[in-house]
Amino acid sequence: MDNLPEKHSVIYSESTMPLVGIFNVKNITKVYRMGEVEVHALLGIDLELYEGELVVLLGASGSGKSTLLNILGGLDVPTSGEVFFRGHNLQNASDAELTRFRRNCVGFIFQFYNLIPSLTAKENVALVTEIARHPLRPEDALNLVGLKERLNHFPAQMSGGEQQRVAIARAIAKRPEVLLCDEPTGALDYQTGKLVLEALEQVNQELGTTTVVITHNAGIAAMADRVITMRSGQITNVKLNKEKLSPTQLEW
Ligand SMILES: Nc1ncnc2c1ncn2[C@@H]1O[C@H](COP(=O)(O)OP(=O)(O)OP(=O)(O)O)[C@@H](O)[C@H]1O
Repeated sequence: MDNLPEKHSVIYSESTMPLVGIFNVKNITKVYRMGEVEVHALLGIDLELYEGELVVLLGASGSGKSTLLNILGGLDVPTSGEVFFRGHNLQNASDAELTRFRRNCVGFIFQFYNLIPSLTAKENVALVTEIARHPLRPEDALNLVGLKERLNHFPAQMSGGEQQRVAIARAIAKRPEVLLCDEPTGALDYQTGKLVLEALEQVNQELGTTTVVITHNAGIAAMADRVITMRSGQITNVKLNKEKLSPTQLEW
C-alpha cells in the first residue's frame, strides 16, 4: 500500500492538468447512531478534489464510500471536520444555501435511474432544465450521452444502460460543476456498463465536469485520473493514473 502524500497536490506535480481545487475535505468523521449502537463510517478523511478530474473511489462494501459522496454532495453532514466547496465551508451554510448548492452545483447519479415512467427521455431531462440557471438544451444533453435517437422514448422502451444515460443527461443538463456517481454501472452488464462509462467520460471531457465514480469494480479504475481507495472509513491509497484508458479499453 502506498503512503498517502501529505499534500495530495504533490501527486499531480508531473501532470499538465490545471490544479484548481474544488473540494477540500478536512479531517471529517461520520458516526451513525442507532439507539445504543454507533457505526463509525468515516474515521478522519482528508481529501482535495480538483477541477475537471475524474476520480474513481474504490473500496469494499461498508468502507464509507457512499457516506463520503453524500457528504460531498450536501445530502448528509459530517459528525466532525469540515468540507469546503470553492472555499465555502458547507457546515456554515444555511438550509437555503445548501439547497442552492445541491441544485446548481451538484449532479447525482445512482445505481437505479429514478426516471419518471410517464415522461419521455427528453421530458425527464427537461424537468431539470426548466428550473436551472444556464441549462443545456435537453436534446444537447441527450446527444452528449449518445441518445439523440431516443428523445421521444419512454423509460420502459429503453434498455437499462439507455435509462442510466438519460439519468446522466438529466444530471448534467444543469451544467453542474461536480458529478457524483454512486455505483452507476452496478445494475448493468459488461457491455452496457461500458456505454455508461463512455457517457461519463464524454461529459467529463466535453464539459469539464469534476466527476467522482464509486465502484466495487477495480477494472474501472484505469479510466480515472486518480483512484482513491477506502477501507474501514479511511483513505488507504491515492493513485495517479499517468496513462488512463478509455472505457472501451477497460477489461473486467
Ligand atoms: N443511515 C445509516 N445508518 C446507520 N449506519 C449506516 C447508515 N448509512 C451507512 N451506514 C453504515 O456506515 C458504514 C459505511 O457505509 P457506506 O454506505 O458509506 O459504505 P459503502 O462503502 O458505500 O458501501 P457499499 O459499497 O456497500 O455501498 C457501513 O457500516 C454502513 O452500515
